[in-house]
Amino acid sequence: MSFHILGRRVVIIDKPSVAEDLLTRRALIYSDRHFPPMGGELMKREHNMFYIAYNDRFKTYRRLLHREFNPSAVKNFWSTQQSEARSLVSNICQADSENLFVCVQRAAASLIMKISFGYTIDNDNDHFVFLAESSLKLAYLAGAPGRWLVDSFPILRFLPDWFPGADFKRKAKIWGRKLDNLSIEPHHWAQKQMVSGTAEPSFTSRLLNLDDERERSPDYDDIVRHTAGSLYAAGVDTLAASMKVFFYAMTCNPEIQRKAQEEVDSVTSAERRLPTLEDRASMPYLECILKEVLRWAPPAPMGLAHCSSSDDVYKGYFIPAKTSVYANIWAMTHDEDEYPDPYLFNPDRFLAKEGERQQKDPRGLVYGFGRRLCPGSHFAEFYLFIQMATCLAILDVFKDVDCNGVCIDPKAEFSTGLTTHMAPFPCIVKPRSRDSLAMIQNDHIASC
Ligand code: HEM
Repeated sequence: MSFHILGRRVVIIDKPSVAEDLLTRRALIYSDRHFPPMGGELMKREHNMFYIAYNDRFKTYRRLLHREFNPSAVKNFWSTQQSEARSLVSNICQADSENLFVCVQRAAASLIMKISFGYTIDNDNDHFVFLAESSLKLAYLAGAPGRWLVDSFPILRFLPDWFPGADFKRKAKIWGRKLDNLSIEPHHWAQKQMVSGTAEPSFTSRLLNLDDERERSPDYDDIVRHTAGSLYAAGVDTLAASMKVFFYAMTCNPEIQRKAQEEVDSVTSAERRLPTLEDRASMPYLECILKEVLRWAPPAPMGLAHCSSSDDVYKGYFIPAKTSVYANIWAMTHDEDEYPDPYLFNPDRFLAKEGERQQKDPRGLVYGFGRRLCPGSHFAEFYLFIQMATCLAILDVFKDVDCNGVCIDPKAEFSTGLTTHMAPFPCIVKPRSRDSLAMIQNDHIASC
């Protein structure tokens, strides 16, 4: 599908094969990002991870991300991911069920702050979380499609700042500086910890200590700051969104929850211990739940638009330079031909059954395509896996009941935006038994 909107040509791809053809096989053409006048150019955000063009600086960003998040490097994060999963469950046990989503969101923020800067957040009103959330709000406001006339009529960006009606230019200048300052603070904090010898190992500290001449350009420090700064924006909402869907799916499907708990127990209960990431290979059903969570409600349903850097022709269609190309991930993961009964949450669809066609692993879709493919996918999966396993080991989730004792069927309602979040829904979350509560409490005491 192709159309013109706000002065831009937009192409939306619904088929994985077309996404592979354009975004992967022709990656040299389709790896830029759209750079809007307001949120990009006027705010001087050409170095931001989500706006940067496919250039040498971008390749350095990706090299650094790959160094930290490749399939074997992510094992360095396992112990942090495990202890954060246990903190999440411990926090859920202490909170009311209505605050389940607050705990889930905070757990994702806590982990990303720790791995990005070696920083431990305060449970309430954390300063760096506040800075990061303020940056996101400002960036969304500046980048909101259709909000700024200058995005539809880019010629307006040449108006002098003092010109009546040009207050967007003054705003852009102030906001651009503000966003820059917001990302400098945690970076400086991590540098200070390194100087004082108290830094916890993190993405920033490891890369600033890197002894690799190839990476040491004069603006290396700034490159590390931009790369680390992208992790919060890209990681927190996507991880939290998936965990919210997991809780919803467990609430609505008690038989799936029970089957998954049996699997987790079969691996851990003889040793009376909590799950670890080493257990992942022994929990194939939980792996199917992970795939189904990502398929049923992909956290970034339209991905992030790629932008073409030159004219192209595909199957007879002319695609001019500067076309925004979206992969409609949601349509791909709900394609009835590939996933029969696509709206049903059914992890069993991924179990190999004799005589039946194996359904495609949705992880080949939900992280995007080509050279802008999500660099955090392996990290994300270990995170989701250990959170789900630890929750299943310790907690039961049920439907809530109304004042007449009748079960409330929760509705699946989602926000719109780059990342879609499930709206809070009524449910009850409780420790499975006194033993399981004691296990998580003891673990918490031991880790303090
Ligand atoms: C379930 C979790 C996640 C999902 C579904 C997801 C999905 C995506 C998608 C669809 C894109 C756009 C890809 C494209 O343009 O084709 C993306 C980009 C990105 N993701 Fe993720 N993501 C997740 C978690 C994470 C995490 C945990 C991190 C970091 C720790 C991360 C870091 C990034 C970055 C830095 C980009 C921008 C890449 C670029 O522009 O080159 N993501 N992600």
